[in-house]
Order: sequence, then C-alpha cells, then structure tokens
Amino acid sequence: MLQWGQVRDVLDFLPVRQLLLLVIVGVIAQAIYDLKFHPLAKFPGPKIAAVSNVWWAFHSISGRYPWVIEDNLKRYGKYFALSIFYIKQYDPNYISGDVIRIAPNELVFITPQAAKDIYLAQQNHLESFVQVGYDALDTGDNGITGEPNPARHREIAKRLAPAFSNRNLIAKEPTIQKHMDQFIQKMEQLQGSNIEFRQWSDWLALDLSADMTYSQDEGHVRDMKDSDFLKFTLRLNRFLTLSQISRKFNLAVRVILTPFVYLAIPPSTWPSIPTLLKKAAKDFQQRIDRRGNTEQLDYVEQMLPIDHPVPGKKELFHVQNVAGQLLLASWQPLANQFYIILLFLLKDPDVYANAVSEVRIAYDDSGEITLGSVAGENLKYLQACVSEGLRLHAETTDGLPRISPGAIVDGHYIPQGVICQVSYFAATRSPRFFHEPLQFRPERWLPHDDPRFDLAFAKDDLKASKPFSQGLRGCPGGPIATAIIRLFLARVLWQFDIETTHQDISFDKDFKFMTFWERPDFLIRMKLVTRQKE
Ligand code: HEM
Repeated sequence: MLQWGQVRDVLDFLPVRQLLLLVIVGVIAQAIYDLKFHPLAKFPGPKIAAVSNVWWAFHSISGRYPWVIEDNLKRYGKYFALSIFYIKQYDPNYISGDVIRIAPNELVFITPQAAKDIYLAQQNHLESFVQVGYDALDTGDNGITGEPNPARHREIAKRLAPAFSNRNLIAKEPTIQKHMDQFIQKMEQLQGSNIEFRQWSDWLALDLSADMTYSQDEGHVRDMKDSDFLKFTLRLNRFLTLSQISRKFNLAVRVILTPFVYLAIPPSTWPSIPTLLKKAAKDFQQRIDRRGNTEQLDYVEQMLPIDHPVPGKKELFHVQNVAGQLLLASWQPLANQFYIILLFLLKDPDVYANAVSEVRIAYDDSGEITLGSVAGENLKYLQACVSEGLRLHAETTDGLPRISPGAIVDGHYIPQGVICQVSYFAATRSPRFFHEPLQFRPERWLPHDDPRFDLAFAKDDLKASKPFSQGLRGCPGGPIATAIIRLFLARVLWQFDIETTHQDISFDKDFKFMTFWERPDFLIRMKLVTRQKE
C-alpha cells in the first residue's frame, strides 16, 4: 500500500509541485476564460457545463439526457447579451429558453427556426453544418449514418436513394405482410395469455428489418426467442454511449478513459463478440452469393445490383457497414413505435375506442389492409395516432450534433467550430408549440374540418414535430417507417381486442435513453375479435 509519507516525498520533489501548481492554475484560467471570455460565454446554462464536458458526459450516461436538456431549457430563460455578461429576462409569458450551453463548446436550441438554420443549411448541395462523425467501433468506415465528410455522404446517400423509393416500398410489401401475418398468427395462438410486448416489438421489428435489408428471415417471431445478435446488441448500450462520450475529450483524457469504455461491455458478452462479428461477415457473404436470387428488392440488392460486378474488399466492407446501419436504423425505431403506440392507446380508453372503430369500419377483410390502403382518407384517426406516437417518442434524442461553419442560428451568430444541436424532444413536449404537450392527443393531427378535431389544438405548431429530422441527413426511411407502423396498428386493431395490466408504465419515469432506448416490460393480452359471417 502506498503510504502518505511516500506521497508527500513525491509532492516535495520540486518539479512535481511546480507541475501540479501549473495544472491547477491552467484549469482555473481555462474556467475563467470559458465563463467570461469564450465566444459562448453569453449563452445561459449550468456553470459547470460551461467549464467542463463532465456535466454533459454525466447526463449522457445517466439515461436521463433528453429530460435533463428539456429541464435546463425551461430553467434558463431567454437572455440579453450585455457585453460579456448576460441577465435573464423575467418575462411573465416566458415558457422556456431558446438556447442553452451544455458544454464549453456546445449549444442546444429548441425552436423550429433553429432546426431549419442547422439542418437545412447547404452550399452546392452539401450540408454546411457538418455532422460530428460517429464510428463507435473504430472500424475505419463510417457507413452512411456516421459519415462526416459532406461530399462522401452525398455520394453514398445518392446511391442509396432508390432503396427508399415508392417502387421499392411496393416491392417490399409481400415481405412486410409475411412478417405481419406471422405475428398475427402467433398472437392468435397466444390469445388470452399475458404477452410481454417489449420483446415482441423487438422480434417483429428486427425480423422485418433484417428481411428488408438482407432478405434473411431471422426467425425471432417464429421461434419466439432472442437471437444472440438481439441479446448482445442491446447489452452494448452503455459501451456505445461511453465510446461516443470519450470522443468529446482531448487525446490524453481519451487514453485514460478507453479501458473504462471497454469495461462497460458486460463480461458475459465478451466471448460472443468474435462469434457475432464472424456471423455478420458470413451472413453478408452468403447474401452476396445469393445476388439476383432473392424474392424481393432488398437494400443490399439496391447497393450491389446483379448487373454490376462485385466490388473489391474495401468497398464490400463499406456496403456491409451501410447494411448493418440500415438494419439498426430500421429495427430500433420501429420496435419503439410498435411499443409506444400500443402503450399510449391502452392508457386512454376513448382514444383506443376511436382508433378501433375507425379501423373496423374501414375494412371488411384483413386482406384489404395494405401499405397503400392505410394511407387512405378513411383512416385519418389511425394516421393521427401514428403521428402522435412519433411526436411523443422521439428517436434520436442525443440531439443530432453538427459543427457550425460560422453562421446565424435562430438570430444568434454562432462561431465556426461550435457544436450545435436541436432538442426535438424538448420542442415536441413544449407548451410553446403544442396544447397539452405531454398528453397523447391524436385529435391535434386531424384536418380542422374533421368532426373529431378539437379546437383546443388549433394553434398547435405541428411542424415543430420532426420525428425524421430534415435536410440532407434527414431520415430517408421516414415514408417506409410510417407506412409500416400504420399497417401494424391497423392489422392488430382489426384482428384483436387488446388490454393491459400495465397501465401504470410512465414514459417519463420508466424509460431511459443512451444510444438505444431502454424500455420496461409491458404485459398485454390479445383477444381475437369474433365477426359474424354474412
Ligand atoms: C419510426 C421510424 C424511424 C424514425 C423515427 C427515424 C428517425 C431518424 C432520424 C431522426 C434520423 C436523422 C439522423 C441525423 O440527422 O443524424 C434518421 C436517419 C436515418 N434513418 Fe431513420 N428513422 C426511422 C426509421 C428508419 C427506417 C425504417 C430506415 C430504413 C432502413 C431508416 C434509415 C435511416 C438512415 C439510413 C439514416 C441516416 C441518414 C443519413 O445520415 O443520411 N430509418 N432516422
């Protein structure tokens, strides 16, 4: 054991003391600069956040990040910039602030104008606010979702664009319906018994996503159990979050943090990682070998059409990465939406009854429920339920950070290099933009001449809800995702009466967000609707 005497001897050694003193003086000087002289010094926010990334890092790993940002946007009001000081504007009509500083070099905005200024800004068809970049596993390839180079991103996005066309969606319908059929059949078999829907939402969404991506049936719904991929990926939540956090610190701190980042991978998962990586590579190779022999136009077919030669190793690895990202980008949000929409519906008997009655009037036979028909004029309430689920359960609540090129955002000049993001989560839950913002009220999305529309929502700013973000990096899967969620809801409500014993689950208390959402168990019971034959 190290004795205090030994520590004192080291400290008594002159260069060590001088070095320590230098570090302390340096930290204090940096803090004074950050608080008083930094270009962001005039922006409000917690003082600790202005002088260190630790505040941001702590909340990012707590699972409460979106709520903490929302609280702080409420707490720190609009401000006047007065030289290097700011004062809060105590406005009696004040509801929440427009911008806060959450790290020495980072701001969060809330208004739709800020979102436009950041995410729609472009020059020569390339984004001006560049994405910060994200390659958690340091594979050396950013795929599409983590590609920070605007020109390279545009090239990849252009190549992928046809995969999200209407033609492609229609081509995928038999695959999507096949998985919905399988799910409905299982629910029929299990009717009357308690079903833990969190895992079913993952099973259905992952089966759908894997098939749409690689034409591979992962069989979760069929076998009613987690695959290793599903089990282990969800366990990497903390690791992936820490990996992202460590990037915000300088190299010296990163080197110290790296072992802790890897320690966040649960030991039970370690032995499986090489097997999973091998399986991913093998599955991808098998998919390449099946080129031209798939039943549907999946995303891989789109990226590597049969009339093109198989590219070299580097490009193949890139395509594999993009395919993996498409799988994740599709699976997680779909699973969350299947879950959240049933949760909100079952919490409110009137909303549930309205949705059920609309669907059962619209269709005489389940075979009529298609991706096209769920967009029909006679299903406005169902569509409103989906829009409301997407509003209340935002997907990418880490704020979609971008680097300012030196530009005006929401009326403020933001110097080059400052990281900016928008909290869509706080915006969609703010009374500035929505009446009864925390309530699930599909009525707000109905056309104003619909008899079910409620005038209380007439002033809602529906454009403040941007579940798929916007601009060159906005979600290309938005239309496909919306169609699938509507289809899921229509098919389930047409076929079953649903009830839950878990009405007390609270989105605000029981959910956590890191890289993925963590959701509590959700027990439901489905009962087949009996229809009289004519
Ligand atoms: C409820 C469903 C979904 C939601 C709420 C959602 C939301 C989002 C959001 C907010 C972004 C923007 C990220 C950013 O700006 O950095 C995004 C990106 C993306 N999403 Fe989705 N998404 C959903 C479903 C899907 C589906 C089904 C796919 C299809 C595979 C998909 C593919 C992608 C891709 C490829 C990107 C990256 C775009 C880029 O960087 O250019 N998403 N998604």
